[in-house]
Amino acid sequence: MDDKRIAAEEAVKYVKNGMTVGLGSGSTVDFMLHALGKRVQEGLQIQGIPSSKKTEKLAKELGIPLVDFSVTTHIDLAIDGADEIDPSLNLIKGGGGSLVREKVVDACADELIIIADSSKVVSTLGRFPLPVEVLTFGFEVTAEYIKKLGGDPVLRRKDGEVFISDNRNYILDCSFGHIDDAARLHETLVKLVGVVDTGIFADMADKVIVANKGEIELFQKKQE
Ligand SMILES: O=C(CO)[C@H](O)[C@H](O)COP(=O)(O)O
Repeated sequence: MDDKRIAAEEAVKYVKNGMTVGLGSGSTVDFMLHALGKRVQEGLQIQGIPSSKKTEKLAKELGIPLVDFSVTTHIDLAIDGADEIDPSLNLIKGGGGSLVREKVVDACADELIIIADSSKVVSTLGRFPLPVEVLTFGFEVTAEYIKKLGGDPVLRRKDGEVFISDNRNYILDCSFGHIDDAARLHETLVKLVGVVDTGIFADMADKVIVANKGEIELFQKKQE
């Protein structure tokens, strides 16, 4: 079976009756939604808060009850994917372009579980170009600033068209090479004019479930 699916199905075991569940985005999360939808059909009572329009659509098709932040701002558990995961469980996310909403959903969860196959585990972040969501207005200016920081920004395109996020913004994919201090890079980037947020999720994940050739590996945040 696909390792993404194996990790996703393992994570769904952590969902309990009555929970409000943050629903991440991406192909690994899609497997999770199918497994969660099955449990809902079997009687599990939960409500989900989706982190993208794509996730919202699939969750609805699978019969997962949804709420939004006008109903509750408390999330018991969020389950999301990642593009890179380092040994301290810092992440790069946003390969699917949903990083801003994912960060809002993941940040207000009591617990964040990341699901991935083993290809996402790296010793240092940065092989995957860092997605940075920026305002369309003056994005060229923002790109210049990112260039000065050594980021080599590329305006994301999909199917030949400039990619537009769910928030009607652009994504700049920025290759910084190896990122030694992810939190610091994020802090620097979010201060630039036009930057909405970055795909660095530093110190947010509580658990990472990785499937490697069918075997589950569980990584947990170190307690301070
Ligand atoms: O951050 C994300 C979307 O913005 C995804 O979680 C990330 O890109 C992983 O995707 P996949 O599960 O398809 O490999």
